[in-house]
Amino acid sequence: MATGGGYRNGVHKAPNIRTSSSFKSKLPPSNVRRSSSSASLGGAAANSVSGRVRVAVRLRPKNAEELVADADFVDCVELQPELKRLKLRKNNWDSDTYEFDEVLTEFASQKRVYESVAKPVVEVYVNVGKLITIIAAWPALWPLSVLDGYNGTVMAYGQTGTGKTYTLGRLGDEDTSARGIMVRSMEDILANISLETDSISVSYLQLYMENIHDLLNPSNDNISIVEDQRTGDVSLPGATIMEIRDQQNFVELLRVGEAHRIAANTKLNAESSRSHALLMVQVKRSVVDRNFEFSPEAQNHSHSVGNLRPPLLRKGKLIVVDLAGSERIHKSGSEGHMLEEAKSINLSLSALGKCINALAENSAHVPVRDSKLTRLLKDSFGGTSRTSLIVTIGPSPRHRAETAMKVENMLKIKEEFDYKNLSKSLQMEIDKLIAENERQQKDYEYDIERIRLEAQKRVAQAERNYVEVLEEEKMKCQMDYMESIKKLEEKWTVNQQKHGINGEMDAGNEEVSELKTLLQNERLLRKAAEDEIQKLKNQLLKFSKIQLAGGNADVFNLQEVLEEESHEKKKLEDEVKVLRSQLAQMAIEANHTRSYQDRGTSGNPHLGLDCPSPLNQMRSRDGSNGDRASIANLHEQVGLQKILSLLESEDASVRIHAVKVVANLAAEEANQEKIVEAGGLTSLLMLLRSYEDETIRRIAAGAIANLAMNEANQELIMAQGGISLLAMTSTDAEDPQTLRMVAGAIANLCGNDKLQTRLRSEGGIKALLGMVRCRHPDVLSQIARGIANFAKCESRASTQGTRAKQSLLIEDGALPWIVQNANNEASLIRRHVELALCHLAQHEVNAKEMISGGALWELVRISRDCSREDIRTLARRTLTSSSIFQAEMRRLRIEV
Ligand SMILES: Nc1ncnc2c1ncn2[C@@H]1O[C@H](COP(=O)(O)OP(=O)(O)OP(=O)(O)O)[C@@H](O)[C@H]1O
Repeated sequence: MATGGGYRNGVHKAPNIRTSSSFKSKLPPSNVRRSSSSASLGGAAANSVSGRVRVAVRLRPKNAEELVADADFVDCVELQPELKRLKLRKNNWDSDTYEFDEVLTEFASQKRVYESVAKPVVEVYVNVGKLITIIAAWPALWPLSVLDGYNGTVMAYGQTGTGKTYTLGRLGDEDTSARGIMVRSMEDILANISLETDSISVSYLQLYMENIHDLLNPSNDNISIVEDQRTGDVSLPGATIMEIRDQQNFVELLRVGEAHRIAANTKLNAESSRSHALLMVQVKRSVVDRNFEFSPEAQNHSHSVGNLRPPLLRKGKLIVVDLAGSERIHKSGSEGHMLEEAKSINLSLSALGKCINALAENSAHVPVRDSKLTRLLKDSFGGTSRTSLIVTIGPSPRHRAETAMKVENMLKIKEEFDYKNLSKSLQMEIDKLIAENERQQKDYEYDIERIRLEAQKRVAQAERNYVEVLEEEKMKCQMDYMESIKKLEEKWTVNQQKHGINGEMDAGNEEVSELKTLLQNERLLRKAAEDEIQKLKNQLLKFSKIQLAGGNADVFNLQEVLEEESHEKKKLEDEVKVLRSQLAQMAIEANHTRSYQDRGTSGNPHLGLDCPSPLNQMRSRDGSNGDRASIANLHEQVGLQKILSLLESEDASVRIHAVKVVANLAAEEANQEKIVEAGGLTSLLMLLRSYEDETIRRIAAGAIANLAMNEANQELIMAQGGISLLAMTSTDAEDPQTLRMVAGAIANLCGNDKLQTRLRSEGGIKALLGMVRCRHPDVLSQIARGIANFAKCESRASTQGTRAKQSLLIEDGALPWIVQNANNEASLIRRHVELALCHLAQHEVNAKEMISGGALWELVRISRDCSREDIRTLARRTLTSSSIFQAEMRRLRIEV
């Protein structure tokens, strides 16, 4: 504030003492004395504090010419740095005294100039949370620096040749201590940010005659200014913006800009001091909220993956302005271009003054549009921005008037900055701060939304990855499992060929260790997946904490997603358990192979012609030694349901192995009920129906045959159309082993008293008889067993009086085959057929047919020659008890 007169509206009332600190304006009037020659400022000098506007004065040393030319003159400039005063001698008895925030003598180093003029604008840190306390306590200490995300301006103003460029733009190529404010500012910025997360960009412009020229690209010579209505930010879309990567890179830009400035001024026939040069430095910083930064939560937080805490984006702008001088506007004789140029400079400087004035008075209208300079600086002075002004002066008494004018102009600007009404301005600043906070809040909300969406995307992606990885792993395990079983089978076959080769043992061991590795891999994968889930949970939890405060429903959506995801994880873990069981089964199989090797292939307890289960024979051929304990183990570990589900696998090899496992299980009486309950019978019948594959049908039929040993299952097989399916298979199949299984299954059904009629009506007997086309003794043996079973049931029914009619076997044409094979050389076939004949013969109603079919001769032979005494006796008793046979034998003169 001016203490000795006003500078309002650009009117200079020539005060002879000016104070330049806003705080001095608060001093009681008694502390401020006006003097025509020496100013007494009382305690004011001690109050050199850094306010929002600092004004410094710098005296250039005399150059060689001045040393000579001014040798006879008394110095017109007197500096009192300790009192922060500048005295300009008017004449021998009078001088004006001005007070500044900083008085820099001709001996002040560039470093000192930077630290007192520019550094407070560039680099002051503060904890934002304490801002309000600071405002209340000491408004002038507002720490709104560029690195804290605020805008700031450093302006140099002075007569041509007084050292503005030296102060601002020296590059310090030869002598680093000579580096000016621009270079040092950038050094400070670069030292305080990280180019990984932050960015710096630079534009360099010249404003001449209300035209903006791009000093980084001279072809851009009419750049327009754009203001963001919402944020108030000023930008120059047409200007070149260069990203700064390092100091070297920046110095190069300055060099290029300076060269273009000289060239442009030559072209425009202007002196450099007749144009304003502006260097704009944009700093964008990602900063973590410090309250968060030191929280335990943040301490544990990993920055690499999914930092859900939204970084605050702080944008600060530093503008370094080399202001044009206005010395000529007061001189008479300016005309033409010079006059226009002078007017233009005057316009921009007075517009700057007016704007500052309006801001000071909290006026609704701030006339920034009056000049391009004020439009450019709009978001960088006043309000929350810091401003530093440096007035450069020369020592020459010849330029005293110009110097005085410059100093006063600058102090006027300064005073306008330092608001007259402190409470009013404070209120205004608070309003601005609130607006700024609101703006930041909006940006913050926008960032939160963006990050929330990002997090959602990441969660979804992680879920997909998780499912994919597990699915892949599951498939891989299944394939490996099947592959291993195949290998085991191959080894088994090889081993069968080379009984007792010890090398197999080692292979078995290798297999087990391979399986262990697989299992280990699977565990690691599962662990990784669990970690990923846990991580996502943590992230979502943190995120939901942020969002909960705002009651954002999306958080709940995310929680739902998380729950679903956990559910999915549980399912996948169950899958993993199954896979692990399968791996365990592989280990069992490997052990199993080894133990088989240990025992050698000396014998199989389940092989034997008397064994009623055709599957037991099949198992020896299919590579299992009948170690039922291991199968039972598999059943327990893998789960029957899982095994049955593999029957429907798309992969044929999976189906084959699954059906083998089921068939092995079905060979155990203890498992049969469980298999049927779990739907295994239906699945096996399905396999007969749907698959052309001979192996599958063979094994499925074998399993059905085993299940058909149980009476309750026999009814179920019938109820589910099993006879038709078996009959169909018997017609299609060529492989004797398949036919053996089918015949075995039907043979078992033939032994059920209750199913006789239905079995016959659904083609069971015809199917049996059809299979005689295959002359394989194993098949014939099962056919004979079936016929014997059937005949036995019929004979039982006739004995009980529930059947009076002729045998269905005879009706279906079985008799000729029976007679033909009654003396088959294979003892097992022979024995079944002999029994069948005896049973048929027991029912009188069959006798005639049997006699005409030649069965009587066979019965007689059996009664005489059969190696088994019980059958011999049965045949004899049958023949003697039948009156028809007796009559025929008498006719034929046969005796038994
Ligand atoms: N503090 C200083 N110490 C030593 N030499 C200086 C100092 N200030 C300026 N000079 C020298 O004075 C001369 C003029 O300085 P400079 O070009 O920086 O002035 P200017 O105000 O930018 O002039 P113009 O407005 O014409 O561009 C230069 O030779 C410069 O090296």
